[in-house]
This record gives sequence, C-alpha cells and structure tokens, in this order.
Amino acid sequence: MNTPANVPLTDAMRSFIEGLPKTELHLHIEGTLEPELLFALAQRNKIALPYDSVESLRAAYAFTDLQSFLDLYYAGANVLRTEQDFYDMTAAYIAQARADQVRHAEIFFDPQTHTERGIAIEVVFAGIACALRQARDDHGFTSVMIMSFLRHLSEEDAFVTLEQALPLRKDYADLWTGIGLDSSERGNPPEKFQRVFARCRELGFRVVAHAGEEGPAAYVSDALDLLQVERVDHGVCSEEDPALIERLIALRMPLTVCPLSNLKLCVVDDMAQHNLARLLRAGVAVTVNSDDPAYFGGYMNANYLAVASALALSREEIVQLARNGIAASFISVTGKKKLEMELEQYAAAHA
Ligand SMILES: Nc1ncnc2[nH]cnc12
Ligand SMILES: [Zn+2]
Repeated sequence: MNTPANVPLTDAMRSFIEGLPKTELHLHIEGTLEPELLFALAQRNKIALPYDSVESLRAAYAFTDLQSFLDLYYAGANVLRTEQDFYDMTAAYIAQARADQVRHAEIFFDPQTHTERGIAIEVVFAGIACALRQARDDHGFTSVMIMSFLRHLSEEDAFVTLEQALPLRKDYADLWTGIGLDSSERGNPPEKFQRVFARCRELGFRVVAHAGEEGPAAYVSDALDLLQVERVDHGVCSEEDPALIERLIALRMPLTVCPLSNLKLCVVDDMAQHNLARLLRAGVAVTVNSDDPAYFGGYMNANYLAVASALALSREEIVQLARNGIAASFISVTGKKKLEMELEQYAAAHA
C-alpha cells in the first residue's frame, strides 16, 4: 500500500477546494462552541470557568484519545443554558459553514448532555431549530437535525430521551428526521442500543451511528446488522477487516470521515497515514466532515485542505468526496439534484 507524501497545495488547488460546494454530514453542534463564545456564555450565565482566559482554555485542547476530548466537551457544554445560547452557538456554526461553501448540514445534538443538567429538551430543540430555519429562509442553507443518544448511558436512558422528544416531532418535522449514537465507543457496542434503534426505525427516523472511530471493525458490522444504520460515522477502523470493506463497497455504505478529528484524537499519528484516500480509491463511499471543529482546529475547508495536501488528492478525487457527501445526505430528491448540478457545474468550470 503506497503512502503518498505530503505535498504543498498550489494556490489554484487551495482556491478550488475553498470554493467547492459542500455538504457536511457529521457535525456535533456542541462541538462548534468556540472558546470565545464559551467564555461569553459563561459570563452571560454567571458560570465560573476553571480557565482564566480563552487562550488557556484553547491550550487545554491537547487530547490523547476520544475520552480525553469528551471530558472537556461535556464540561464546555455546561455554559449552554437558554434557548438564546443554543441559537447563538448554531448561528455561529452556520456562519462558518457558509463561509466554507457548505450548502447543507446534518447536525448531531445530544439532548442528554443538557437534560441531565436540568435544561428542558424544548430549549435545546427551539434554540438550534430557530437558527437553522433562519439560515434556510435567509440563505437557502438547508439542514437536518440528528438527535443522538449518548452510548455511555443506558439504553433505558435513551428510551426516556426518545419519549421526551417525541411530542416535539410535529413541531420540528421540517428538521428532525435522524437519530444517531455517539460518545465513548469502546465498551459500549451497538448491541446495547438495538431495541431503541429498532423503535426509532419503526417510527420512521433515518438512523446513523458512530462506529469504528476507536472501536473495532466488529462494531461497524454490528452497526450495520443490529442497528441497520444508513451511514456509519467515522468507520475508519473498518480496514482491520477486509471482508467488511468489501461489504461497505458493495452496499455503497457511506462513511462520514472526520480527518482533523482523527488526528487530534490520535486515531492516526500523521495525516499522511490517514486511510481516507485508500478507502476512496478502493471504492468506499467516504465523505469529509468536521465533527467538533471548535476543538479539532478546523471547519470543512480545513479538513479538505488537510487531506488534499497530506494524501496528494487529485481534483477529481476531491470532487468525488463532495459527490459522495451529496449522495449520502438525507436531502430531498430535488434538493440532491440541485446540489449535484451545482457541484458538476463547478467541477466543469474549474477542470
Ligand atoms: N468524535 C466523537 N466521537 C464520539 N462521540 C462524540 N461526540 C462528539 N464528538 C464525538
Ligand atoms: Zn462525531
């Protein structure tokens, strides 16, 4: 297996990537809380922080694995108290995404992180949805909300969260169409959530799950078999099992890969060793996403630029990644057609 060397990007390649129309399919809204906004919300809500400056907080973002990140991420979410807070965080993300030419985003949110602290689930839905609807109405920026269960908590807890959220479904039918599974992967296999996922599918939700980020390839197979997911979030550890890779290719199963996240959480030691290009070239439906950009050092363009350089991707491969994102999205058929046309026109104009 050849490992391509890092290549500096030409200005032309950089501007090609920056202007490329994109979709983002793996984005935790709580992971977009930049230190500046985190400090502002702490001040607004009169919450003391164990850091004396934005810089010292940012300096703490030196992670060794997923759990070391999650500990800070859940602590950071503690500043989110009101609908306005959730709105401000979401609006700030949309501004970043639009600047990176993201046209459509599918956004994870973790109600349990908030309800556990006494924040009503209605507050979480309302704040996020208000910003998303505004972006759609003002700018044609479309989105989907994916309510995610925390896998370090019990399945019973996930059922309670589902019951709390279901009365809101009619109010958010234009946005909330997905269910996800995130948080600490190792030791919390897909089978733990088999029943609640079956219920969600029965209710007509689109289902996805994090699998094969740090966990074994068997968790990816189990996410397919036991949870019947339509996309695998991360999935980079699938390569441990060549038969699984063949299966992913045959199914055209999308993997929502997050390169800078994988680097920051030490899933890979060096971006040049990332398997994104190998998977793409083998025919796996990989996509590029930012995961928790406020914590991992970059939004969509930064992720694309990092892999394009480290893995020496061609323009055609970059377009294919963007195509895969559109194909794997939960946008309506007409929405997909429109995005496909825009992408193909862009690619043809910049060939
Ligand atoms: N990368 C990640 N993996 C699992 N759970 C998460 N929650 C937020 N980011 C996550
Ligand atoms: Zn994630």
